[in-house]
Amino acid sequence: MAFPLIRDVRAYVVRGGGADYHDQGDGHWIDDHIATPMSRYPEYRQSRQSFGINVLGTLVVEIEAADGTIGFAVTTGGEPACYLVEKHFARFLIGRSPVEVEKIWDQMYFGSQYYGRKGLVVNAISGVDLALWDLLGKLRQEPVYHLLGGAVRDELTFYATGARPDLAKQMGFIGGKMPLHHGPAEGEEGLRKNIEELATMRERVGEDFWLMFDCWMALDLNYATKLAHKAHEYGLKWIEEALSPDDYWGYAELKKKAPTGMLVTTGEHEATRWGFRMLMEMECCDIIQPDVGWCGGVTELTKIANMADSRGIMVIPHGSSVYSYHFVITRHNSPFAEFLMMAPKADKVLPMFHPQLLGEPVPVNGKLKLSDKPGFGVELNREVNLHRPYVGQGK
Ligand SMILES: C[C@H](O)[C@H](O)[C@@H](O)[C@@H](O)C(=O)O
Ligand SMILES: [Mg+2]
Repeated sequence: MAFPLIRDVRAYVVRGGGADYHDQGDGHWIDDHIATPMSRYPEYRQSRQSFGINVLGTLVVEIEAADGTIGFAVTTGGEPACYLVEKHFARFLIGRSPVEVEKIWDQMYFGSQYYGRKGLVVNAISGVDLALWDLLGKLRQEPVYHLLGGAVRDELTFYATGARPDLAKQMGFIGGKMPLHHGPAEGEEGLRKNIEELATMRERVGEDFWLMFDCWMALDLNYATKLAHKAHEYGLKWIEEALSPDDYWGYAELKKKAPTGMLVTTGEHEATRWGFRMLMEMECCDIIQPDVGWCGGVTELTKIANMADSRGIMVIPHGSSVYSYHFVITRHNSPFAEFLMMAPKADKVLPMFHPQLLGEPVPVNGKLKLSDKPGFGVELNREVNLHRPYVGQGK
């Protein structure tokens, strides 16, 4: 089957809403005194926006084939990622067949390796890769999960990330992951407050509901070990991203020191097969949590997940809405998915990538059946302010 060649690649930046790394209004739970690596500076402790978590904005990539079919994807990276896509990566796509997913990924990664390998550059590569899969699905008139091997179960099951696991339980989720509010700089008092929050939640949700702590890279090994042991008493299911993503040695220690039965999870800020290989070979964690919009896209996530599968490590991708769902539904070692509660008070289910996506599916009663719509099954909302700062044509 011959496919129309790629004739254009466009990269836009959008401000506000989903995918824009927590560019939310005042008082949103996701920006309210969350422990971060910057919490050691009192002036950056109350809000993540104060140190610039939302500085980049959303990246939207569109890839257009010669017959006018457009694939698109949304991730983080904003204007700097637009530059990379338009001025560097577009040259590896224009005039090429959209079926060359593997070769295009390889050329984007190795063509930028001298300045890339992780972070923003791989966010941009991920955006292009996801847009390419969306285009392929639209050209073939099939959902991406068909192209990835087909569903291994009828529906997705979700846990919720947010400040109110008690409400998440009422909404039908299987567990609730709470943000940790106090880091090591807030001393014993902060540690006590963290444990009190967990104890209160445990009381509200009862014994069997999963409770987890998301530590967003804020801790050191000593604090994380203490927290894990104190939290064990309240049945904490997992301790997530306790340390810096570069501290593989710390994670390996934490995994050894964590109480029996408590899982150590990490990976949302890790990238590529090489980064995840390190996490796995160094026995850093029990669950890896790649974000498909940050780790290299679905092409790379497949490689990461195959490695994890052979080692019996679960892959529970971080957030990222439909881009994760189409992957999770195809994998036995991804038995459930994350849903990030974007309502300011975490009291209702809202689409994660609002307002950029139209038709974004959300869980009902903690479950979701994926539709058979082509690509990732969503449309780009053209009413949002799509700003195209660079027009590169791959040159
Ligand atoms: C709530 C957390 O601090 C992060 O904002 C969230 O993106 C994350 O780490 C997660 O696992 O969902
Ligand atoms: Mg996390």
